[in-house]
Amino acid sequence: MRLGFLTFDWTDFLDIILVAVLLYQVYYLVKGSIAIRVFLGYLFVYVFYLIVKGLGLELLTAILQYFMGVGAIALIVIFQQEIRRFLLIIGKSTAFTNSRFLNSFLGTTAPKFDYSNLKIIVDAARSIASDFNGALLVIKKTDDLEKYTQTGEALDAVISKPLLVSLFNQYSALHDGAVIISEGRIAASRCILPVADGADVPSTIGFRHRAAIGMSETTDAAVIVISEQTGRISLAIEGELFSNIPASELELRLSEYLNSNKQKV
Ligand SMILES: Nc1ncnc2c1ncn2[C@@H]1O[C@H](COP(=O)(O)OP(=O)(O)OP(=O)(O)O)[C@@H](O)[C@H]1O
Repeated sequence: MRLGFLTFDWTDFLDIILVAVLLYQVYYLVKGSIAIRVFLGYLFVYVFYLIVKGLGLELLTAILQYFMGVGAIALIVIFQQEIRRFLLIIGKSTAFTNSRFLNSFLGTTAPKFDYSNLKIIVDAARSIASDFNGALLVIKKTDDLEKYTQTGEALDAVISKPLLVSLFNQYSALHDGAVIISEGRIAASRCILPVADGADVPSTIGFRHRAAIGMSETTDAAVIVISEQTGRISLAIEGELFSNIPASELELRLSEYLNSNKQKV
């Protein structure tokens, strides 16, 4: 197909659509953050470089080319969080990685979560909330949580309501940070979780809740967060915080999520 002096075929259309989708995804990831200015600045220099190159100004082209090369490395450093999120989205959303066959091949199929343990955890959450003690409870799905477990005190204890309640008692030496539950055991307490700092996180949200969102963004774990101030129970799953949910609903949501193989973006 001819369009003025340009010739187009279907691969050019595909190329334009894919570039548009890519640019939109990059824009979506950086919008609202300081990174958008860097992104636009780099885009501006790139367009300028193309014009200079088209005009045949060789010296300026060479300087800009060098600048773009160094700039690309600087961009990777500046955008490391965004790049990570972008790759995670791709990795989690492709039908390929959601396929049952591949999951079982990679060993990432969610093992069935013991229902009695879930009941104990939800019961404990209810009790902690009614005492107005703050809590962060991470429940492993398939992703390895060892890195986070190592930041706290190793426990490797049987899941029990009295233990969970006393761990989050404000007078307990282990009440700070998060408890991680992995493979049907309380793996550790006082663990430090990654904090969500994206522009989409409301500024009114405190650090406990940010840590819950951050952990659920970084891994596929489910995170129960209990507010010390309000006694409200919330649940963070895959970067989304479901606030103030009743204990009965908590149990249902957890069991649905932990026993499903589907990974939502
Ligand atoms: N990155 C983190 N990893 C683990 N625990 C954290 C992290 N950040 C904060 N916390 C926990 O959250 C507590 C502070 O909570 P903060 O009051 O800032 O948050 P909040 O979301 O407003 O919660 P609350 O409603 O309970 O006050 C800390 O004492 C600590 O136990």
